[in-house]
Amino acid sequence: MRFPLIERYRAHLPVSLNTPVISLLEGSTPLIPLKGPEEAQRRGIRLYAKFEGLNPTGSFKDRGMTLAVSKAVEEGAKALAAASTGNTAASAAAYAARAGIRAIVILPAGYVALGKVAQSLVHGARIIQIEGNFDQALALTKALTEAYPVALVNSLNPYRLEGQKTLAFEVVDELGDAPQYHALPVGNAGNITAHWMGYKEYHALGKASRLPRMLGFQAAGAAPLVLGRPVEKPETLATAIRIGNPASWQGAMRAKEESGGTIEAVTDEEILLAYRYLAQEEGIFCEPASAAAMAGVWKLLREDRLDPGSTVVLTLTGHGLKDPATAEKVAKLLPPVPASLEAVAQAAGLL
Ligand SMILES: Cc1ncc(COP(=O)(O)O)c(/C=C/C(=O)C(=O)O)c1O
Repeated sequence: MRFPLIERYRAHLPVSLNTPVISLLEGSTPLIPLKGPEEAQRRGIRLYAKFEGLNPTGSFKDRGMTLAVSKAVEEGAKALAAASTGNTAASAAAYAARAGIRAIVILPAGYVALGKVAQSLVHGARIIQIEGNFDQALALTKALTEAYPVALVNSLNPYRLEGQKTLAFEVVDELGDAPQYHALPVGNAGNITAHWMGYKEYHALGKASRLPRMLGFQAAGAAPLVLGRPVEKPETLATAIRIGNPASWQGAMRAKEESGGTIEAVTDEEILLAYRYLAQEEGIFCEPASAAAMAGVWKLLREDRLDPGSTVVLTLTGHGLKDPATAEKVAKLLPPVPASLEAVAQAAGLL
C-alpha cells in the first residue's frame, strides 16, 4: 500500500490543511540490498540501492514535484514552467496534468533522452527546445516566470527540495539509522542539498544517531563542483547531469563540507561500466546519470577509502528505460535468424 508522499511525511513538510495534495503515490521506493563488487564484499561493506526509477514518472523528481505543484495550486497557479535535462520536465508534465494546469518545459535541443521527451509529449506539456544547453534553458525559465504569471518548479523552488529531502527520511525509517555514506550523482545539485537537509532534520529529531558522509559524483566532462568553476560547455553521455553551472552550488558545498564527504568526477567509461554492472550483475536498470553513483563508490572502493564494515546507500535517480539509446552502448542486438529450432538453438549458443 503506497501513500501520497505528502501524507507520509506531512509533519515534516510546509503544508497545511489548505494545501491540495496533488499526488501519483510517489515515494516509498525500494531500498535494494546489492551483492556489491568484490572490493566491497572483501571489506564487509554493505551497499544498498535506493531505486528512484520506481517513482510514478521514473525518477526522484516526483518527490519534489508533488510538493511544488501542490503548493503552486494552493497559491492559485494556472501554469508552471521548468527548464530540464528531461526528468524534471517529465515529472512537471505529469503532475501538471494531474492538477489540471498547464506545463511549459524548456529543453536543450538534442540533449534530452528519448523516453523523457516522450513523457513530456504524452502528458501534453508545451515543449520548447532551445538552441543552447541546460544552463541557458534555466536562465530563460527564470526570466519567463518573473515576467509572466507562471510558477517556476525547478529546484530553485524551495518546495522541490522540501519534497526531495524525504528520501533521507525513508532510508533512516527503513535501516533504523543513517548509513555511514550516501552516494548520488550531482548535476544541478538540488538532490544532494535535499538529501543533506533530510538527514540533518532526522538527526536533530533524534531519529538517526549519525549523519552520513555525502558522496557526490559528477561526470568528468561536466564537473563544475570538482573544478571549482562553471563549465562553459559541459559534455557527457549522462545527459541528465550535463550541467555546467549548478543552481544549488552552495547547497552542494555545504553537504560536502558539513558531512565530511566529497564531490568527485567519474568518466563516461566508468559510468558505462557501472551502468552495465548494475543491470547485468544486480538486475537493476537505471539510467546513465544514476550509474555515476555506482561508478563513484567503485572508485572509492578501489582506492580503499571507505571504512570496512560500513553501510553505503546509493541513490539510483532514474529508470534505464528513460534512455533506451544508451542501452545499445553496452549490448548489441544480434541480426534476426530463420524461425527454426536449429537456428534458434544455434543463436542461443546451445548447439
Ligand atoms: C536521473 C538524474 N540523476 C541525477 C540528476 C541530478 O540531480 P540534481 O543534482 O538535483 O540536478 C538528474 C537531474 C535532472 C535535471 O536536472 C532535470 O531533469 O532537469 C537526473 O534526472
